[in-house]
Amino acid sequence: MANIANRLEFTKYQGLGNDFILVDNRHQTDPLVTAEQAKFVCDRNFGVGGDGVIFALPPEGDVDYTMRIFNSDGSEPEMCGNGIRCLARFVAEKDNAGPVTHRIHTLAGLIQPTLQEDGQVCVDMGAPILAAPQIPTTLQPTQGEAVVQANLAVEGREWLMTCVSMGNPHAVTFGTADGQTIKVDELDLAHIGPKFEKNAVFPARTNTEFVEILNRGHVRMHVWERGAGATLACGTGACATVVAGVLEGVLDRTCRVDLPGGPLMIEWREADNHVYMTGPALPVFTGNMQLP
Ligand SMILES: N[C@@H](CCC[C@H](N)C(=O)O)C(=O)O
Repeated sequence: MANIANRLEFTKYQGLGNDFILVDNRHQTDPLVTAEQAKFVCDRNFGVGGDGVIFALPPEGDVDYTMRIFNSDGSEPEMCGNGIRCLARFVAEKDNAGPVTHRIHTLAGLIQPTLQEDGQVCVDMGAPILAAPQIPTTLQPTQGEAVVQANLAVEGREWLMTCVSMGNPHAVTFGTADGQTIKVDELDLAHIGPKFEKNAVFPARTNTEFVEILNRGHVRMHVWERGAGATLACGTGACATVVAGVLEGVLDRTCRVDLPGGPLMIEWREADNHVYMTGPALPVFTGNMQLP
């Protein structure tokens, strides 16, 4: 419960350093924080500090509850992989529930995290969307409806982009058309990231994953997120990376993705076409803050 005299009660969580302010909003359908206020709450100097604000809202349809999220720039994405692991633990702890599967409605449809005995959270992230108009991107499809290794000119280089939606849009690159592979430590993300995020070929902007392959089952990935910039991890981005790697024929369906904040295990299961993500979600502190 929250918002006595405009004070917001929250718990801060992080999943591999991707950090969120979580709000138990299950008593009313309107989020207790507006998009404009979310920018202030996420500010690392003037607010709590975080990559986004996430709400547990009343259920819509045959689910346990609904998730909504604002990025730190106030925009509203459809899904957040690290965030939904944090949300499942947050709600389970509020309700004193044990290991259990949650059915959560999101703007990307039904997402189902399972709290495991070992403390990790395994999330059924649903099926990836590959058709260009639904991602959305205006890059021309190269494999059926899918955009796989399409050329995109950014900063004088032709990057090979594979586009995947996990409910939210992702553009994944393993290298450039002249055969240069990505070395994640050499990237100037703050400089090149926005040039992908706001590129005209991505009408809803995009998250961008830069991926260095260690072997077919292990990669390093750095991300520039739509609406949040460089973050320490991106769950939907790790899922999109493995889907893109399989489509390009360079990764196995089960793959470890090392992010700056730590590893995620990803499986794109052939049996049901769903992507499964396993990783941690940890509380940092509980507090309350004055909303502007
Ligand atoms: N960090 C998240 C993704 C959050 C949303 C993203 N910035 C967007 O706008 O699509 C994750 O872990 O998936």
